[in-house]
Amino acid sequence: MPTTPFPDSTILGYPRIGPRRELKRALESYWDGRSGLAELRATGRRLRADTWTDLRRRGLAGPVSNTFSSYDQVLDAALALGAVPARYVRDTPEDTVFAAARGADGLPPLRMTKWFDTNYHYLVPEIGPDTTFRADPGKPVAEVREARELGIETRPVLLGPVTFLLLAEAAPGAPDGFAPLDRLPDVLTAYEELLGALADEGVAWVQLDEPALVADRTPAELAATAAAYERLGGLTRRPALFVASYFGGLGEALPVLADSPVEAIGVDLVRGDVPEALPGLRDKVLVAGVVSGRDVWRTDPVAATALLDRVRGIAGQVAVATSCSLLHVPYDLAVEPDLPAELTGRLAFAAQKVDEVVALAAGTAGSVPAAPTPTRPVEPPPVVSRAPYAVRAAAQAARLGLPELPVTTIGSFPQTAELRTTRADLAAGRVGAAEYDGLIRAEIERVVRLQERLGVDVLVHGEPERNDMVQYFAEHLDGFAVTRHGWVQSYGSRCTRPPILHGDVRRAAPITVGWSTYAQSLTDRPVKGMLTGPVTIVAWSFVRTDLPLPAVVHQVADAIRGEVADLEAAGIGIVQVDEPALRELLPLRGAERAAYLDWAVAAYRQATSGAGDATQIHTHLCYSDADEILTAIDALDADVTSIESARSHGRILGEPAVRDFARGLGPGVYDIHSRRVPSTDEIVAQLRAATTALPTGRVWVNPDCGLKTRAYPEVTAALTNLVAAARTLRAG
Ligand code: MET
Ligand SMILES: [Zn+2]
Repeated sequence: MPTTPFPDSTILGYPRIGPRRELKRALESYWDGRSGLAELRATGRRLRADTWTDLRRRGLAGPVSNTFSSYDQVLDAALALGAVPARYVRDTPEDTVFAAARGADGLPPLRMTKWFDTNYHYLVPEIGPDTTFRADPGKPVAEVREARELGIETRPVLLGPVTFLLLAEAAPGAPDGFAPLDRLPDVLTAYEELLGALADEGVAWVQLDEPALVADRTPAELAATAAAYERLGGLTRRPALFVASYFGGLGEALPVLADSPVEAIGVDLVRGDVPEALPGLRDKVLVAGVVSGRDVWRTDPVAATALLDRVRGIAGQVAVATSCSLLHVPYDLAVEPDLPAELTGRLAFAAQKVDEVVALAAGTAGSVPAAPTPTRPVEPPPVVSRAPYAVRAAAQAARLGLPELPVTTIGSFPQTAELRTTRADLAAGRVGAAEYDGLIRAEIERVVRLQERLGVDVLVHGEPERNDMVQYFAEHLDGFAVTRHGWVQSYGSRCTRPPILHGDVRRAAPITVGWSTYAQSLTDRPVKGMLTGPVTIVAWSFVRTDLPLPAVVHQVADAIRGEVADLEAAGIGIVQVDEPALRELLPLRGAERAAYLDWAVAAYRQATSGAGDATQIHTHLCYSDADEILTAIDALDADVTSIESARSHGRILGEPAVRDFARGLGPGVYDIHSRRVPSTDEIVAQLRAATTALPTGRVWVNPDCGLKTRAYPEVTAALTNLVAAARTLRAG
């Protein structure tokens, strides 16, 4: 085993989509057949080389490799273990990855879900009792060699065996009671081969990512972790092992790793506590994550140095690192000339965070300007309640006069190429504000007329003015800044540009009222006002960390409350406040969940509880797994809730908590993630299941989510069938 010391400054990973989203463009061009594999590979090679040379130029002692991915690092791990289901395997690794990630030849893709509590999505590996594992070290070895050609020695990063299996789901047809973790011994054989191949390559250190260890783990899972690292540590032909944890504290998993033969342990000191002193840590390297990989703020050097001093006493050596991969932050602040100087001084993107790690290791970190003192109240007011649901329901029924099983949509209608061009033209000054306004109004009219023609009961204006449901509000509220190039990978080639919430949040003027009242002026049917909820706005932004999240979210909730009041005053009878990110922020540790749900629910109620009895408040959640938080959804006290259900095949309707759900519920009956148009019969069957679980009078008919990613022909066909299905059931 080599004894190369661990570098004193390192990062756990780096963005890979490209500073100008070069990888996105290369991928989409390859998928569309506009370019070949050679071009795609050349783009990847260039991006990796640029990253490594930049890290060297910044003076980082421990650069990493195998953090590049042409789609997703979890899928890459399945490929390196030879465990991608055979139905997806193609001639090249890239085509195998794309088939599994995007589907191919009529095959649906692997399931995709959120990576811990981030907005990144990974592909869920399928592991069964018969899955074969065959190590394929091709990609990590190739990246190590590529960096060496530049004279740069890297530490390859692999997803660790325990996290890989805990994130996997049982393959279809696996017997009841089978868990992917049952396959640990076989997976470890493949890891042994991977480690052997890296040792043969002369690799000194390898990083094994085990973020699953920061969530609650059963004794059996902890025992499996101990066994795994006992076995890998016992190998004679292997690099030194660095097990990285992140997104929280290790808790009970810390002594397990401390007692194992691994040489280095990574701890997240931004989100987790300083680990307890353990005898096993004395001869290990502690890789101290003191520079946050989850936000865009500069690190306070005084606090970080104090943390480093505290951990120095408990470990043999301490290295300075980021708290997790920098995948979750934008590339470089230096390309953002439009941000206010006062704000720029407080920010750090990936490149600046590397500089911070280097400076902290060298003891040369400078000082950071303080965040502004809030000028608005940050103390959330006590939770106020609306009148009891029964009272509201009666007032709303009298006002709205809706039929049984009302049909509605979730808000957005297809974002056509013309709409995107119109917005780009406005930004570039090619169309003026008045012309833009006219074009958006024409689109709203088209969407309203279409819904009337199809027989939809509660209409929407279609959200044509919004690029993104969070960014649109951020652009119209004080206290937020938006970046030019601050893209963060969400999945595959998809990126988002999270706004930065940096000051007091304030709504200077109504934001949506003009569009909603215009839509309402065109029709006698009710038009729903459409707002993004406070929890989702903070979840999908980079928010200030000098104040507690409940204080920050309260200011946002107050702004949304003002907008609800203005919509109401303008005569809008139904207002939907979307909270698709409610589930995403749920803490990884069970013990912290109740407190989170308390403030999240309070923020939602602050935003919506000013509405009068006759104003119907809707909410919308998607991304499945709503069953885990149904009680909290009930506590939101919205009159009507729409949830994703079609994509998860109505699983939610089988939940006992659904029966206790005391308000209107619209389990989605059209999976908008697919091009498929559900037939009327299929929708009728789904609605029958819903009216069995719930009183018919409380069931709504709607798609799983907004329609903005779909095309008009599919949407028109699907909504026609939704209306037909509702009418069939109404007729008895
Ligand atoms: C991700 S949830 C989206 C809700 C939004 N109102 C839409 O329809 O697009
Ligand atoms: Zn949605």
